[in-house]
Amino acid sequence: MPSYWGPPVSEIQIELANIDKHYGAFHALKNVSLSIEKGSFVALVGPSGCGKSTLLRSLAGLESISGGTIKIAGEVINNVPPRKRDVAMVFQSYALYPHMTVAENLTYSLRIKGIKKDVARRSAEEIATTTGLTGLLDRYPRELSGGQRQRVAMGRAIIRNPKAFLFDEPLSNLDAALRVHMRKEIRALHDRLGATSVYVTHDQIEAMTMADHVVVMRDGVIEQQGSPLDLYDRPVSKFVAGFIGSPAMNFLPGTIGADGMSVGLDIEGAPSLPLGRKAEAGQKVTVGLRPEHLVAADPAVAALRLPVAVVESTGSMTYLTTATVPELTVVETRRIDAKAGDTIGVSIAPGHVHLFDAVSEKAI
Ligand SMILES: Nc1ncnc2c1ncn2[C@@H]1O[C@H](COP(=O)(O)OP(=O)(O)OP(=O)(O)O)[C@@H](O)[C@H]1O
Repeated sequence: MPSYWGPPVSEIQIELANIDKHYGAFHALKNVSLSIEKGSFVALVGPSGCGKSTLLRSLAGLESISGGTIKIAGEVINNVPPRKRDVAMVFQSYALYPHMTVAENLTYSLRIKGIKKDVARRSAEEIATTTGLTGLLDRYPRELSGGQRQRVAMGRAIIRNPKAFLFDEPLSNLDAALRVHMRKEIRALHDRLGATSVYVTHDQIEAMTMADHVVVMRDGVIEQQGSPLDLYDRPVSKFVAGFIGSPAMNFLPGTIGADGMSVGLDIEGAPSLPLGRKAEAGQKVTVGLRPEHLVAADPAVAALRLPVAVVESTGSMTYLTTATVPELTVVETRRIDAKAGDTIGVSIAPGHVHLFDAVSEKAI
């Protein structure tokens, strides 16, 4: 229904409700519920084995579910076979037919529907323009680069005009530079087509840079979902805090001070950090500090003086790893004249202290 006041009312394109999946005795998806808005780009991310591919494959119909309901465009599709679900999968392996040309690969789905050859060819030409494959229509997959093959796989999905695009780690086979390029290309295509996309990746940078909405999975459940920066700034648990962000957040043991307004790091000589809010006095916590919130400073005035174990410079950034237990990572955009064995001063940016309960690991 159109909204005449305020922002447009969002429309749910995909709805997963209470999805359970058992592989024999193994419980791979545990009561997972997720709503995906029409036109959004949603990334499912998490470590190996968390269930993200199982969730995507359940949506595509490639995996049967043990319980729950899947709706696409308002229709329950639990018992609809994969080819009738009107979703298009794009795989890491491209899954192109090697004996068919690019044009034949692109138009396969049209030709099995009986669409005439010249009409199909015109569609292939249009898709080639959209996906940057112009001039390559008569080549075979073996005559293409990895990036071009991935574009054919994308084109083959686009030509079907599906209700949703489902991506399963589509860029894993490409080298680092091409991956960075292709993620922009996929996102731009998504925007141009006004598509709804669900994208599985184990790479949190890919998820953060491509998606509007990131779903972090762990052991078959959704640990947290939200916008990329929401997850980065307000992780609900130590797990999400450690998973999102590169280099990863530093974790240190600490204890909330007697006033409840500060936290002491359980490190000799370390100062108390002001919290700017009240916590439970004496509570044992894990303190989370992002590497960019640790700032190299003059050792005479810095909060911490730490021995350096490793210095890595990329030109634009310097990564310092300390010789402490646990080790800390400091990221500097300034050029730093430090080498292994030196002692550096480190200040902690105020207002950027994350706290997690030491036992439950939930954010405080
Ligand atoms: N056919 C199967 N039979 C038994 N267990 C399975 C089967 N497929 C997947 N699993 C198990 O279910 C869990 C989730 O698998 P899934 O492939 O969804 O993980 P994932 O998060 O996509 O991991 P990865 O990034 O490694 O692909 C894993 O522990 C896996 O071993």
